Amino acid sequence: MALRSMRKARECWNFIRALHQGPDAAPVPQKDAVKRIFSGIQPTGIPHLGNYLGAIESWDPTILRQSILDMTAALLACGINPEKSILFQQSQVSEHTQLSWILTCMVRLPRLQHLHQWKAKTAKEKHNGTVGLLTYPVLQAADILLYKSTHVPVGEDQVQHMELVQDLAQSFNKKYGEFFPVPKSILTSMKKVKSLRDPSAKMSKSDPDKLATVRITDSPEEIVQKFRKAMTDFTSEVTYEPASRGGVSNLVAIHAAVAGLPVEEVVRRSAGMDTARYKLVVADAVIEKFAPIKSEIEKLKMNKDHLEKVLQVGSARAKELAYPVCQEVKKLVGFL
Ligand SMILES: Nc1ncnc2c1ncn2[C@@H]1O[C@H](COP(=O)(O)OC(=O)[C@@H](N)Cc2c[nH]c3ccccc23)[C@@H](O)[C@H]1O
Repeated sequence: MALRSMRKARECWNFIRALHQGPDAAPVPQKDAVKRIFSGIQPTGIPHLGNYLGAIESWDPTILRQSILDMTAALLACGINPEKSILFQQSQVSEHTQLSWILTCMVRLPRLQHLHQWKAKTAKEKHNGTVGLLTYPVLQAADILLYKSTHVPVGEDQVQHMELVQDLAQSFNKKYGEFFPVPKSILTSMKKVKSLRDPSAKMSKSDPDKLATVRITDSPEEIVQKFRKAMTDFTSEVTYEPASRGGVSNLVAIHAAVAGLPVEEVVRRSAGMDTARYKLVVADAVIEKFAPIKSEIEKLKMNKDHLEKVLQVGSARAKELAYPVCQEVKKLVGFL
């Protein structure tokens, strides 16, 4: 079982999506011919705006088990279709940790110690981070490479981890012959949704300031309250100037993304409005976007058997893809 020994017990939650081919097709994507898209999210809470638009503090196992099902419900409600994508629980596919060990032997300690997330998280934990936390990005590399993924949709905070994945794929190929595609990150225009309370920081599930993060299951009242309290500046006009007006620009970017409009159009439509009123307009747009997702989550959560079945089927399909790749890797390195 891949238990992610980060500050909280984190099992990683992954879904993979094979485009232009069914999961039964050849698992080795040809250069530029086939895209295989892979991504992941930790089931440590309800996804927030950042996760949506753009992922062991002695966690009780019962809570973790429940969070896994809640995250499944949330991902399905957000539109992940298990007929098209393979939605699965990483810890059900043991090949992830097997490949991770092989990759761990190919990376030098300082490479991991210099990663921003390790530095930031371990600083918060008074430099008492576990080895699991340190090697977590290698497990993430195994998640991606195990499916010979070509594209990985992530937020900006994962770019450095993606560089490690690319380096590991290249080093492996150099040593054992061309085997892994070098996967590319897919960054959307919302690659970094900022905290509503501090536009210099990213919106994060673990932010201690509850007003900083909008969860997709928040009630309309909570959403209004969070946007009302969002940090802006002393200029009342609505403009998009991310470098000098981070707060209001974050609101404009969120508004444009949830309304499916270009930023310029959103700014044009808010001409003459002051930021106080504009915050309520953005809150309304977010409420409208999340309403159907929220009700779908509630519906799905009532059917635990269905959620468990989706995961069971997904994990079996993922295993079918992972097993032969892992066997090939073992042959290449001499384990078999
Ligand atoms: N404020 C934000 N703005 C924009 N995007 C954001 C914001 N906050 C989070 N994200 C993105 O959401 C995804 C899931 O976040 P996690 O922290 O669970 O994400 C994580 O902790 C990963 N280690 C999970 C993982 C494990 N294996 C993988 C393989 C491929 C891709 C991802 C993974 C991520 O894409 C993250 O970049």
